[in-house]
Amino acid sequence: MTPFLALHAIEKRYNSHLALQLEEIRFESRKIYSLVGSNGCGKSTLLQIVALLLKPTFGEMVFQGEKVVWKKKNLLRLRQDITLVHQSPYLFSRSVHHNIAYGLKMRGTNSKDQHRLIHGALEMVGLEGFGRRSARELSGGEQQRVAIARALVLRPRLLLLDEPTSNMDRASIEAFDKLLPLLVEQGMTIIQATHSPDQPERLNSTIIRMEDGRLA
Ligand SMILES: Nc1ncnc2c1ncn2[C@@H]1O[C@H](COP(=O)(O)OP(=O)(O)OP(=O)(O)O)[C@@H](O)[C@H]1O
Repeated sequence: MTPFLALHAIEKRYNSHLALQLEEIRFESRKIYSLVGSNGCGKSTLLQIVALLLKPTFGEMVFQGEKVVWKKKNLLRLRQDITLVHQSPYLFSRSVHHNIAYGLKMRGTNSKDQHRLIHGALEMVGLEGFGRRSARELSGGEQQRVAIARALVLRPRLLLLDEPTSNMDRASIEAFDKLLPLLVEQGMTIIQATHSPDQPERLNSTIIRMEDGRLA
């Protein structure tokens, strides 16, 4: 069966530094994957490549049966199905609602649907009633949850999360642990990078261990 996403012989060099060297990784749809490994082992680099934001130096990716061709028009189309939530997300100094609506406006979603989707996403991340708050004035954990809501409204097939719980308190992490399986039920595939020692198992995720840019 064709995997949802496959990486073949991917290498990424930053100048002469070899940051990533992976032989073969296959991801099935509707599953949760956790990338684990120490600082600098290549987790964020891998997420950025999978998000089609960073071109590998060598190698091939096949996403939903289609070989990725690194041409702008092609990438823009494929990126419609993929969203990466960065570890320290950039939020505009506007309201939470404005921040989440941004991507929807870019896609031409009408304002009634924007409101419905934003309301639902804020509820999912436990930030009901935060729409009018100024995004930059929120705590680090709340900002991370706004960034997740911003990703959710776009309903990606592939959701990539770079250390999503790093700023979250215990209650938020518990809510987040319940949210991910719900998203999988709705059809999403999730790949997260995490330093949490127990969360990958709690989520029953497939663990991908990395070491010095390779699979451990
Ligand atoms: N833009 C860049 N230019 C040069 N080197 C980089 C760049 N981005 C990452 N690196 C290097 O590539 C390697 C992998 O970095 P990466 O950020 O992917 O690791 P990571 O596993 O996500 O680390 P962490 O757990 O600290 O977030 C590191 O040695 C890092 O210094």
